[in-house]
Amino acid sequence: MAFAPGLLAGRRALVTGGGTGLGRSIGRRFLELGASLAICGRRGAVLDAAVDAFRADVPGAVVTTHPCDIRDAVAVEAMLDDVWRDGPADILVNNAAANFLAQTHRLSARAVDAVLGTTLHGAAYCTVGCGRRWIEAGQPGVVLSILTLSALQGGAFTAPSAMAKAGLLAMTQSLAVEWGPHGIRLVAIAPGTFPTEAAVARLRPGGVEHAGVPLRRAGKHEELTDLAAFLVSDHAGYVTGECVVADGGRRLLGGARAGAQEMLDWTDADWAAQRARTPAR
Ligand SMILES: CCC/C=C/C(=O)SCCNC(=O)CCNC(=O)[C@H](O)C(C)(C)COP(=O)([O-])OP(=O)([O-])OC[C@H]1O[C@@H](n2cnc3c(N)ncnc32)[C@H](O)[C@@H]1OP(=O)([O-])[O-]
Ligand SMILES: NC(=O)C1=CN([C@@H]2O[C@H](COP(=O)(O)OP(=O)(O)OC[C@H]3O[C@@H](n4cnc5c(N)ncnc54)[C@H](OP(=O)(O)O)[C@@H]3O)[C@@H](O)[C@H]2O)C=CC1
Repeated sequence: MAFAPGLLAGRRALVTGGGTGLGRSIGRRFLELGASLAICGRRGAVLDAAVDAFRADVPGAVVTTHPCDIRDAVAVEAMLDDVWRDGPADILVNNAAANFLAQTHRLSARAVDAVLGTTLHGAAYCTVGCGRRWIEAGQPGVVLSILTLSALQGGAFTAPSAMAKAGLLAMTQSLAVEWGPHGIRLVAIAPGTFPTEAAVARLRPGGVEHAGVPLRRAGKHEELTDLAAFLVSDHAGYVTGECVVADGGRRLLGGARAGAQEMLDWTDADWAAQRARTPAR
């Protein structure tokens, strides 16, 4: 999809989890299209490395970094104050998330909280904090939340993630109505598989396979980032409360997470091996 180079000129986007993976790809695309960028994540060094790469790829890129654990509501407020000090953001991308494969009946309360705390509560804190600032200032804004297919159809062996992402879909639909009169749009994307280091290491024990995908391949990052750019741009100015699925047709061909059928028959030893090979963060 070819966009005018200045599609997002004059806009400022906050991308949570913008130092790695899809968040980093979305941030880079927004910079290429003329936006300025604020990125947050827990690891300052990861954010700094992303900024170096952005500046190498996009000459003149304006990016600020804001280390923050979005599970902490007080830290999120401080992070948003910090972002706003350089001028208001007018786009929020709820991209940061936590997820791992596990048998749900074996999850500890802390394990459930680790996923819900980041994926649902963290995104809610960021959204409410941005929305309040936009409404108080009388300015419009856009919230784009990155969901997963499991928000729409459940996700065996990633139940807390599915619950959290379904909650974000409900947030998108609820606030599209409540905040519509303020000129604030909320939109979402439910991606299928877009290979990232984290998704492959955590969620694809058998590697990325395309058996369940009618288009017979994984998504390319640019296919997600161009969709994201379109949805936050004025070209989608009358779209709100919607979730766009970008999954190569997987949902319509059974849709279950890759490997879920095999996982139904995994032994305790298989689960222990999966746990051992899941990165700590
Ligand atoms: C295909 C679908 C598409 C979706 C893609 C994505 O979402 S990609 C995005 C994916 N990207 C990411 O996920 C990146 C961010 N993810 C992370 O930082 C970590 O994975 C985190 C979510 C565990 C949080 O880390 P943290 O330092 O805050 O937490 P901690 O280490 O202190 O653990 C807290 C509790 O969780 C427990 N526990 C941990 N692992 C497992 C497991 N495999 N199994 C079972 N339980 C597990 C651990 O034992 C502890 O409970 P305990 O023993 O005290 O009762
Ligand atoms: N890749 C894929 O195939 C798919 C991805 N998605 C979604 O896309 C998004 C990005 O995933 P992906 O790029 O693959 O994975 P990553 O793990 O690379 O991205 C997650 C990002 O969130 C940050 N993060 C995690 N926990 C916190 C926290 N508590 N506070 C602040 N930041 C945090 C991480 O940085 P740090 O660790 O430094 O905090 C990291 O930058 C997620 O919402 C995921 O659910 C959905 C479907 C498929």
